[in-house]
Amino acid sequence: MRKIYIFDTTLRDGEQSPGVNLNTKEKVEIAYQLEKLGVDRIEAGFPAASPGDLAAVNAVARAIKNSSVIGLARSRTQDIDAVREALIGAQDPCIHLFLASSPIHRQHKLRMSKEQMLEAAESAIKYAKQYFSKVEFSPEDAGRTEIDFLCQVTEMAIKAGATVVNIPDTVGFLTPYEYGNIFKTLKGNVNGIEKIQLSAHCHDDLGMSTANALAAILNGADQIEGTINGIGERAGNTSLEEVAMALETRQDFFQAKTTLNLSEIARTSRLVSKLTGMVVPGNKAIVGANAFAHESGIHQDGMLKEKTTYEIMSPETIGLKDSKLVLGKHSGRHAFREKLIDLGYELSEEQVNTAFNKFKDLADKKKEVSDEDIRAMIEEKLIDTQEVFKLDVLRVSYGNQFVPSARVSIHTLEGSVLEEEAEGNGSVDAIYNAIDKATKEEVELSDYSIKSVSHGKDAQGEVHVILAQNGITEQGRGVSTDILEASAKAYIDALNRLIEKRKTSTGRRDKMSLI
Ligand SMILES: CC(=O)SCCNC(=O)CCNC(=O)[C@H](O)C(C)(C)COP(=O)(O)OP(=O)(O)OC[C@H]1O[C@@H](n2cnc3c(N)ncnc32)[C@H](O)[C@@H]1OP(=O)(O)O
Ligand SMILES: CC(C)C(=O)C(=O)O
Ligand SMILES: [Mg+2]
Repeated sequence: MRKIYIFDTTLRDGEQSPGVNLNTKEKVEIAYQLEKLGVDRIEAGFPAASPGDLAAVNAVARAIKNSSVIGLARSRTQDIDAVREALIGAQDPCIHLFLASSPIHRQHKLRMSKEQMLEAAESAIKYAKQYFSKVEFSPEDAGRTEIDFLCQVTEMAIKAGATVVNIPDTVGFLTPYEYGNIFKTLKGNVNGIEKIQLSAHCHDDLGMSTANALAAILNGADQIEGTINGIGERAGNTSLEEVAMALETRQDFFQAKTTLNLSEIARTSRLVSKLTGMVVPGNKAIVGANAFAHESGIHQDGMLKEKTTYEIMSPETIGLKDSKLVLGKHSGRHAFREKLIDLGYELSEEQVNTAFNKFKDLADKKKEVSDEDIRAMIEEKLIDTQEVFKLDVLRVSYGNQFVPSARVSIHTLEGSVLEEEAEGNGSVDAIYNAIDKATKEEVELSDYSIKSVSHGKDAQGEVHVILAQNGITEQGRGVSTDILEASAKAYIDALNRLIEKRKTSTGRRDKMSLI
């Protein structure tokens, strides 16, 4: 199987992302992780950019033993000298020179003719070659360069001593078909092309950077340049984890592979995100939080029966523990039952169905239903109490300039409906006064506490109350996404328990069921 070399430029092109600035310590920490990941080449920075970057590249050069360390330079002697200084102490140093070759860049930016561009690049490569055995040359904006001139530039670079010629689609302009064809043309037309490695460097301006890199591989590229999480200038660079996993997953098609330690991908992604401050979108391929998460019932059912129904690669390959089945409003019974088993509940089919209906009601109110939500929902009815009273409707009126009032409608076991309205010192007090009026139970609220069951603004609130009546006390519990409803439910739950306790001499129940 053909090996594809991985050239990581997270610390150079990745650092060119607006807002990202890595200090020496951070660059070395990322470089160590890239070495663990097994990248062949690490472009550590642009030493001529600043004394700080020169020092950072030098620190990386001295720290890294198993990957080649590279510094970027314009085709100017002072930049090359800066890379020479920065790579002192490197085990396997390499310089990366560039000079734009496209008509737009030649005319407007460099103000050079084709001949001047060729001459400047040639003399820079020859100068660098005196100090480095490994020289990579990039005709910047190769993607928009006349193809015959690109062949000429590549041949010049090979003759001058370049060991790698990189073909950057600097502005992410090309389609995979066009980019692949450039490699095919260079392979077929440039003298000495077999002596060097051809490299692909793509940008994601049109969202085609990974597809372009793969097209280059299909047409003979030996090396792929890119960054972790696809960070980089503007829309970013090719995501190396995407290329690596595409080759791994579709070896049958590409007949090529990297030598990366794939199980380090997730860890590397997290570190780069943490130190650059660039958050990985949830739906990002391979490393996004949802890349191995399944929310809909039909998919979850398939996953439970056979993971390959909905996963083309396993999360373990990139160093994650497992796929996630996220419970939400699209989930079905199979996944819900599995979650109950995971959480340690053994329920009958009828109980699962009742719980599932409640879960769907909750899922309509919440984006994601957490384990804590499910526990709270199941355990809300842990003890099988006869529901003498059941809350039907609750309406609360509150304004900071007004006395709060509440209206409740309660169903009784006998089938009647009790409706009452009351005011109170606060909304909860008004609710409890209305319940007292409706049920005609005289109780004392001896404790009230509330806590959040899960996280986020839509978290469920769990209310605990203790009610006392003629020396008997009972507790009640209510859970809802609305804390006033949770308060009402907890109070009525405690009332039902009190009534049941009154009926028995011991006051103890021995019948337990989950819902
Ligand atoms: C596609 C890429 O990602 S290329 C890499 C981009 N990365 C960076 O630019 C980050 C680091 N850059 C820097 O810190 C600064 O731009 C420096 C230190 C390199 C240069 O700064 P300055 O000397 O102030 O020049 P400035 O950046 O304003 O302009 C760039 C100059 O380099 C020239 N230039 C651009 N590319 C090259 C090149 N590959 N080889 C030679 N000269 C070049 C430009 O034509 C311009 O020259 P001019 O001053 O004669 O007009
Ligand atoms: C320096 C070069 C290779 C570059 O980053 C680009 O052209 O995108
Ligand atoms: Mg680039």
